[in-house]
Amino acid sequence: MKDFKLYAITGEQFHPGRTMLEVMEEAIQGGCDIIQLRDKKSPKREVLAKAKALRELTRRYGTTFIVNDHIDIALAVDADGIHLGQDDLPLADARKIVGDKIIGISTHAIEEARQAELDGADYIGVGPIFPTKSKEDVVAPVTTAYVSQVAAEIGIPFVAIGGIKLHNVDQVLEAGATRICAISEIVGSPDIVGTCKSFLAKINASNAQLRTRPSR
Ligand SMILES: Cc1ncc(COP(=O)(O)OP(=O)(O)O)c(N)n1
Ligand SMILES: Cc1nc(C(=O)O)sc1CCOP(=O)(O)O
Ligand SMILES: [Mg+2]
Repeated sequence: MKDFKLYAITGEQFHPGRTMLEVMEEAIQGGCDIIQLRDKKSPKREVLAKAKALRELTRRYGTTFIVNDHIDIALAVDADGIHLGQDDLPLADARKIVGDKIIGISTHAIEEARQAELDGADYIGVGPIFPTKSKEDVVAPVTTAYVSQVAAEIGIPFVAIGGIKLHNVDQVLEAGATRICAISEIVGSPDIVGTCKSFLAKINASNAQLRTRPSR
């Protein structure tokens, strides 16, 4: 998969009065290089319609497009990939269906990260780093200690997620993350482009420092 730095997930509850498409277009204009459609509430036909619209938008900008949970919708709109959690379809079965599309797997402990890497995940989610109100059945925060563990041990790309804001992202980067994912801080921002650019400035500065830092 193409490498990425800033991953934005839809969260329509955070931008009342604004359409999901205009918000996600601003996230792309701010520099997000992956967009995920996550809609846990709408009827499937509505999710499909949103996926079609986001596919069209992301294609126009050349941005990677991932669908959360729904493999059939990902295939129907020719998304670049899917994101699956620990309770979703197992990776090996999903791989049989989606072929070489991107498969991302949520992990909350190093054993899950190791398993996802062994099973052939293209990337893993690492979280929730901090408390979050964006996910209902969320597990307890894994803290930045889990980021450091994954950075030291796991070879596939990982993205940190969960409660990450501009005011606390430095801790996550300092722990070894090189890619950041957020819902509320991005889509709920009054200045989405500015927020994304600020995230990217911090990620780029930290990644540049990582490249020059002697190995720890
Ligand atoms: C990038 C990324 N990481 C983690 C998740 C969470 O996925 P999951 O555990 O399946 O939970 P839901 O998002 O389906 O509620 C994600 N969506 N994206
Ligand atoms: C969808 C999701 N998955 C998580 C995980 O840890 O797997 S945390 C999370 C919610 C992230 O939203 P926010 O940036 O608003 O905290
Ligand atoms: Mg899921």
